[in-house]
Amino acid sequence: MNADNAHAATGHAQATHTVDADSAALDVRGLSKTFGGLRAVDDLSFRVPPQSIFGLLGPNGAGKTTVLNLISGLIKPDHGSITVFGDEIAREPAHRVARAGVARTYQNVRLFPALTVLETVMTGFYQHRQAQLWHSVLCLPSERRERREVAERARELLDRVGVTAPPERLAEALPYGEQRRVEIARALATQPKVLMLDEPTAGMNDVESESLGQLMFSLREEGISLVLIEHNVKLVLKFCSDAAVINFGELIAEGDPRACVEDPDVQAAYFGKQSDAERLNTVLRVRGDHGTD
Ligand SMILES: Nc1ncnc2c1ncn2[C@@H]1O[C@H](COP(=O)(O)OP(=O)(O)OP(=O)(O)O)[C@@H](O)[C@H]1O
Repeated sequence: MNADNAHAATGHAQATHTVDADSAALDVRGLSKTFGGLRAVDDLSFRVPPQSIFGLLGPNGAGKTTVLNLISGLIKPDHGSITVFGDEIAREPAHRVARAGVARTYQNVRLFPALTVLETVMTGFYQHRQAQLWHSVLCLPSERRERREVAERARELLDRVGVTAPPERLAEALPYGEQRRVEIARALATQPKVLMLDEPTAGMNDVESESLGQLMFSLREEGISLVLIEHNVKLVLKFCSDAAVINFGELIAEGDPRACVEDPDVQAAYFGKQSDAERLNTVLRVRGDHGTD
């Protein structure tokens, strides 16, 4: 990743969004969502401090992705409030939530078929633009110039997130880990105040995961608040400043990430699921490892 491009790539974001340091980046209060008879999210409250890297943890099926879907406006809550730097977004459609400064990636990568890597990231820059359709149709010089500039910024973002594939390749043809980085670049192109990453290191090796962690650090330095769903507990302990753990849609711990992982209720939630044996072992290893490598 090219740190020199950091401010060039997202500097515009800082110019267009004013971040109020006193408000929570995200404040979730009394959030509930049922699917049929299943309470996927149950009276959930947590606060993501500004400029934090916030880990949202919990065993399989705990409700983490549902929380992200509720925040990003993909589904509507039954009850509760969600504010972004003080602005209520709980019942807003996804495009308004995006306009409020919330961007995300998906557990199962969602890229447009038939778009190249570069075009995929460029769509992020165009997301909030009031399209002047006739400019595009007539292919006016101003339109061509803007397109060149957006392409240049998209290349900078790709460089920054560590995509090495040629920008002209179809994004869907890339290896999975690389697709995840393209998706992050597209999310950054929307110039977010809050960036939510759903299992971003799935399909990445240790070196790539570490590199992603360093990227999160540098984004936080620029004022972006991050919410991270991540099963790699070691990564959470190294890179997250704050955490919340949910189980059956309810909050069971919140605060310092290490204290959360060592909390007896959290241990019980992970221990209680045979299918989470692998994750449990990771937790146990971390308990014996008080370093931060
Ligand atoms: N659209 C839906 N319809 C019905 N049930 C759903 C829907 N989405 C999620 N669920 C259920 O809600 C619960 C929470 O699911 P969710 O995907 O949010 O958990 P998760 O913590 O993200 O799990 P994982 O770590 O395995 O991704 C699960 O029981 C799931 O089956």
